[in-house]
Amino acid sequence: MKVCKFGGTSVASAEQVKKVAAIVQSDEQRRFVVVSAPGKRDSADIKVTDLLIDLANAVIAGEEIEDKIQAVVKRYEENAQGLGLDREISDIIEADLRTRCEQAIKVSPEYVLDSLKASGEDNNAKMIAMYFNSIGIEARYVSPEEGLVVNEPPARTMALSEAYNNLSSLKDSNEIIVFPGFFGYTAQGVLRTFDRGGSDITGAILAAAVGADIYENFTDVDCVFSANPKVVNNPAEITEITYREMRELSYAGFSVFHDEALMPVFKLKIPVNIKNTNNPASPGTRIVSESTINRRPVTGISADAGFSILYVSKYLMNREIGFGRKLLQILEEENISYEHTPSGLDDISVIIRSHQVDPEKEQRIVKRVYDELHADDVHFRHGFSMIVVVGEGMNNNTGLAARAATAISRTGANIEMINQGSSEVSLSFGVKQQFEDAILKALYEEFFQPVNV
Ligand SMILES: Nc1ncnc2c1ncn2[C@@H]1O[C@H](COP(=O)(O)OP(=O)(O)O)[C@@H](O)[C@H]1O
Ligand SMILES: N[C@@H](CC(=O)OP(=O)(O)O)C(=O)O
Repeated sequence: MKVCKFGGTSVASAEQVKKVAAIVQSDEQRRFVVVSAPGKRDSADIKVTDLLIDLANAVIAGEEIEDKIQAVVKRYEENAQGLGLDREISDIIEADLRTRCEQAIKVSPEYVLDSLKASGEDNNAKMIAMYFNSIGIEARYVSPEEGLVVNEPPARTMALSEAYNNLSSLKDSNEIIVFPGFFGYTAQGVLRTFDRGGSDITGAILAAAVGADIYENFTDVDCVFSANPKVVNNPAEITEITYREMRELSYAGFSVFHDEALMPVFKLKIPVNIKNTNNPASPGTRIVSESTINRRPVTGISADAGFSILYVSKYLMNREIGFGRKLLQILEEENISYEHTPSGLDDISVIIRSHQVDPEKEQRIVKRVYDELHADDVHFRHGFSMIVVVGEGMNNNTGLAARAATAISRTGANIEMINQGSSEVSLSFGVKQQFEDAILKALYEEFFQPVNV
């Protein structure tokens, strides 16, 4: 039994949805289809999710929304027409959007965003189920309301354990289940969306709930590449990668698969297969618990921008019991999660995602650290990227850190932070954002195209 998730690019147009249907029809094990909202048809296009966010912001600001509603409806209308569906479906979608705009604003601005964002996948799943039935694939749309229970705000949106129990009965369905990605409902029945790219998470939850043999994640590339193909020319293909490696790489920039989507399948050791909707015959990349093939020490190199550093120094910090805890507690009270905490004897840096702070919050944190921890120097620095070198083979390979640092130095960039996780499956470097691409290329050359090999 296979659960298949089709990303935004795979359902962006009628032509793409027809490919999805052919993929489902070609293998009777493909019983579950999780879909995203229509994505980009070409590089200049706008994802439906982004059109919906734009619409939601206009609703919240009390601005004119007519053009924005029409922009969304047009995307579905074109797809419905190309799939030979009755025009009525786009009228239903338009009515649904108007209802969401009117009702959600009575609840809260956050709910307007959640409700409209979720409509992208919800309406698409309904339309795709309708199309499947029109061509003889017996299919049924299932709403996440039927069991995908997530936690209450302000906690991060995560599926609760009962979600798996609730959804497990779907495995007995005789029809193909078409399930919208990207959102669930709290126990109180309130809709909540996942992070961007979160339809991957829905697919993983469903795969775990029904005990799938494999979770197929269909996208627009043949496989996961060892570096972002938009930056590195023709990067090496990864045929097999472990959950741990993929987790590290998706954390920082491998946008092809959401890092949170590994958790549900990892626990049950359900393999993930990343495949291309435009080339389904290609074997793709398998994400597995244990690697079965011998590979080079480095499997992939990723890079992600948008990090800030909170720098704190205090003479004799190393002797002060509880200093680190108190510092992290201040961040916890400000609702900030941290990524790394490299430290010296008298100083510590806390690396965070920049979107979590604004100037006001920043000032408050700096003041609190001075007042409560009596630090000598406290300041934020912004505009950093994290570069992560990942490979299961790294822990018994000497000199890798030196090679990476030398390659980075060739770009003229200063390394602001180095962190090697205790599992030794990854090595992270904090660098100024403007060097990100050059460093990625330099590291790729170092580990994948060594001159003397
Ligand atoms: N290392 C990588 N390997 C493959 N694709 C990558 C990598 N890093 C970034 N990407 C990008 O991820 C994209 C696929 O993810 P996404 O845009 O979320 O697709 P989907 O619409 O299928 O969800 C690819 O088109 C590619 O540009
Ligand atoms: N549509 C949502 C969720 C998602 O997973 O999309 P995609 O499969 O296109 O990455 C987004 O754009 O974030």
